[in-house]
Amino acid sequence: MTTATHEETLGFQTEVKQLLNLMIHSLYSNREIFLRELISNAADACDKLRYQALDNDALYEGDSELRVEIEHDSEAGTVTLRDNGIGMNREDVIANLGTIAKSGTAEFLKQLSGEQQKDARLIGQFGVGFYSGFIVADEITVRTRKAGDAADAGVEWRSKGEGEFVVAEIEREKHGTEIILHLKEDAREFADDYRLQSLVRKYSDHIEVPVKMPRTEKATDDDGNEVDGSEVTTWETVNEATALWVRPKSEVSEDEYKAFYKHVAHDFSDPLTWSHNKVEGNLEYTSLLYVPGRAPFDLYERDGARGVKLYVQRVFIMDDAEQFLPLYLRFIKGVLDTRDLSLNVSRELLQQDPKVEKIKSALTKRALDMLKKLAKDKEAYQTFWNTFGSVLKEGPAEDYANRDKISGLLRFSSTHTDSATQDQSLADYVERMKEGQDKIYYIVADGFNATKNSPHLEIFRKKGIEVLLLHDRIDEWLMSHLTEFDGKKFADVAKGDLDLGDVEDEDEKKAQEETAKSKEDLVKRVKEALGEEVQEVKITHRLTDSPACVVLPEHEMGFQMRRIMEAAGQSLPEVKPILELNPDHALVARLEGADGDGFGDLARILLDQAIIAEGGHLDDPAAYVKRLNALLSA
Ligand SMILES: Nc1ncnc2c1ncn2[C@@H]1O[C@H](COP(=O)(O)OP(=O)(O)OP(=O)(O)O)[C@@H](O)[C@H]1O
Repeated sequence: MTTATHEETLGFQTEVKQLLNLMIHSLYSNREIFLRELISNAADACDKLRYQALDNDALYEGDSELRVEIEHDSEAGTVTLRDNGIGMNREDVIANLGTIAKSGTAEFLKQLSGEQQKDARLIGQFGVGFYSGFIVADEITVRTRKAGDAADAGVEWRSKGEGEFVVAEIEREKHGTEIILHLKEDAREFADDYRLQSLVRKYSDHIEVPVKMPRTEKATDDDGNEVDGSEVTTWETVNEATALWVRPKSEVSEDEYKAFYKHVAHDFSDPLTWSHNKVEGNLEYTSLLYVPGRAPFDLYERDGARGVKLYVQRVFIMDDAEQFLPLYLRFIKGVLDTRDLSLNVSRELLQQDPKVEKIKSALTKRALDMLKKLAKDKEAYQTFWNTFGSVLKEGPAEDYANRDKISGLLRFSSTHTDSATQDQSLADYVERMKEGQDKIYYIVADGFNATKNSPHLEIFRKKGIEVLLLHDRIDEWLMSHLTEFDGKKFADVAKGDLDLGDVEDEDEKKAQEETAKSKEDLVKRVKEALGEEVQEVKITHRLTDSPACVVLPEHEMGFQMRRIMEAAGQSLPEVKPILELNPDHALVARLEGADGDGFGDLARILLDQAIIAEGGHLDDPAAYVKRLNALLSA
């Protein structure tokens, strides 16, 4: 019997309390996952010990056969999980089983609504780990000792999951961790051999560490009767216990791939797709990459977890090895096992090893190919795009070499569908280009409606030329790194001179020139009236319904990007717009006929309206309203 000393009662961090509460209620219908989570932790602990023992064999303390054991006692209503992995000391226990160290936890908890289904989904995305034990247990006891520490450095942790836990020092002969779940009355079904075995197979077949359960047999006498007192217990391995990625593809079922994903990615839901490759030759590695079905809560956190689980010759080295994939593929999860790195590689060494760059570039190609394949399934790809599209849009800026591949994977809204759903590829666009059209036209603005209803699109709509409607925050940044696709250049319809290429014939161009000439006087007067407010005034043929619009010179930073940078506190040199007037519009005709203050006010109103239509802000909105009201009541 162990005697506990130095007992200390501590409170859970507030976040843990909230999480426990919500988890117990929202995961009720999925409670068997506790076993997967605890086995997963035990297997990770074994992996960690194996890694640390690489240069210190003594840590095994003579017991190098790593394993997880599961026992139950149906009378007492307990299930016990035991591992001979790395174990924990007092500090570890308090930090790991009393707090949630993940960044963004508080943020995450704010999103929870109290609605069971929705919260279950969110909690799944967060990964509940150890605490999931409390879905089935009303008390949990953990006994553990860190490998290499003295026997009297054992720790016991007990809690009813209600806000407090107790830690105490104990004698513990063996290193590793033992977790005893005291099952709730209505969860006693789990203290059952058959139930536990089938759950282990369902969730943990792919884990390399053997998961063992005891089997007790009695000897029988000559008549076939069991002999009392002859019980012999053997520990049988219940799971397959081979690392999944080592097995040939043809022998791994879809369900096994999915179950493995949940283990590596700490996700509850299925992945969208995966790609499993063995490479021999110059580089030698096996990779198994997954595209998750949903975004982790920390996708946009600077220090959010990303990267693959790294193994060297099947020995686990580290989680979240982010050096093997570019940032714009940070949503990819999976495993990389290679012979090309040494077993004592560290994060620092990874940064210097030229082989890492090579593997990174190979994995990047694999990941992009996997997405290309996924794109054949429109529905699945749309789910992917809606979830991770804006991350992939960082690609062309980050990865110049793969720009073409990434461009093929992008999806946009477009005037072809006039829908906010981003589901049109550049290849689709090019296929629909009009005869004589040599550019891919796009517009960028804040929000879908601002793009869709922009006056700049009027001529394009009239002529039936498709325009991509870009309304994500990152879009202008993206477009500044994309110059062409399939040999066609991109053109921002709100910048520079309008050039529709051969879509316009010579007669049209000539007529436009003549109109511009006949309005030279008007242009001069407007320029004088607006003075410094504009850098130029022009007659345009971009517009059919609106009287005026503002455009920027071709290489100027766009309005949307300016607004983002200004909001981020950057001060930018002021840029004056070019005002373009629609010669066929009644208001422009009225302007032409006006003079004096009336002329000045109307010219100003047209400019202000054009800025508003662009999604911009007026320096003096009250003055605009005053002028407009004066005009309306005249
Ligand atoms: N059997 C174990 N042996 C050693 N350490 C453990 C064991 N179980 C849990 N831990 C420690 O406790 C920490 C917290 O575990 P927990 O399962 O809550 O979260 P996690 O495994 O880090 O992530 P996730 O929530 O995604 O599962 C682990 O990171 C590990 O350091």
